[in-house]
Amino acid sequence: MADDQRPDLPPRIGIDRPGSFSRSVFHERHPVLIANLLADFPYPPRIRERLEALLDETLHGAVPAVVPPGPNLPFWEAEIAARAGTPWSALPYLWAESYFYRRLLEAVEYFDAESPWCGIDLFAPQKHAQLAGEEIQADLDAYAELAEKDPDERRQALLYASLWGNQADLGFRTDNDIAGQSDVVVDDSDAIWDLVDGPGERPVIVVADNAGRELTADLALVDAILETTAVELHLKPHPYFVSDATGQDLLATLDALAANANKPVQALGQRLRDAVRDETLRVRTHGFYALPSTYRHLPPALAADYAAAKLVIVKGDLNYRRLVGDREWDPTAPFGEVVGYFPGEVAALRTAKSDLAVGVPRARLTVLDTASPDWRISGTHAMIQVLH
Ligand SMILES: O=P(O)(O)OC[C@H]1O[C@](O)(CO)[C@@H](O)[C@@H]1O
Repeated sequence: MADDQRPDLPPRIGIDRPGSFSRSVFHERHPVLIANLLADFPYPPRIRERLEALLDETLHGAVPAVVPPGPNLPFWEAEIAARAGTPWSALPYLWAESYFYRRLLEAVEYFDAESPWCGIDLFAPQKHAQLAGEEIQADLDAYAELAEKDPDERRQALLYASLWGNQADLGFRTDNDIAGQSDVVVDDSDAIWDLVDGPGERPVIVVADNAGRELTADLALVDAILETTAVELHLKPHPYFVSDATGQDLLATLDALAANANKPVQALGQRLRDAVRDETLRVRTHGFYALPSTYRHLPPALAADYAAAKLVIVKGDLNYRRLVGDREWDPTAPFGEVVGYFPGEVAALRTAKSDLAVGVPRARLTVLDTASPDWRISGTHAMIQVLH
């Protein structure tokens, strides 16, 4: 089982504490999420009933002994054997959320080869709406204007765009207005560029998070890094958390770039398409990216790839939780100490959307907690943290 029982680490974040953010995800966000799915798709009664039963189970029930279908079955068989009968309210947050999304895929028959709903991305309507939206057009207009800038300024602007692109997580929007961008609480940007510009042919690995505005911004950053070194883009193997980027989303994004009226955007799309074709941009996925285990429990092959990379950039809040460990860390605990186990150089880029934070200087923390008490969950504050 994941690193649940480690006495040397702080307690795991749970979903039972009244008033906690993690509890609100289950009690407030998930009902909206299910309602959105029921509105987006003409699901037949059996799927509608399953979705409603799943929601009810997560709020009032326990983990059943049945293993939900899909890839990584041996992993889930072991996990379910250990957790069957546990009330949802007693589950660790990271595990519970990951399992919830696996059960969601089961409910909509995503892995059922005999179902017409097999392989249909349950979040596609929301993703497509964002890809066709006005905000992304504004992002791309801004991208086109960057062509005039000095190269260093340009790539730093693209790093920030990728960072703040994480704010556009569609799951986050189920019950939030779009939050303003406020503050980069920790900014290790220089360390990122030092590592990217470092000697050698080794690739930079970018572990993507959401489709839509975030993936678009990530691809613009990837294109800038490709000027220096090869890149691997790691995507989710299948839909997972709301709006998580898959191979299908990559293709849809490349098409959207190619169809954009801005010439520099079209050129970006073409460069990326060429890079995928000649594998200077390798696109990969791994079953690990859809599991509740943390990066402390990396499959050996992925750990070896990370160790061989110049830098691994992990995007988004969920990846942050998996990297740091979804635990009640002291926010002033040094990032380098907490993620020191990582097999290579790693950078985390996230807007803060869950209770977890590490590496925040104490004086800064005091100001944040006083001036913006919800800074950890509002998505208005961001972090660029590097282990090097
Ligand atoms: O898309 P991101 O940045 O990984 O954020 C996902 C976040 O949204 C939540 O699922 C809450 O809705 C968090 O639990 C999670 O950390």
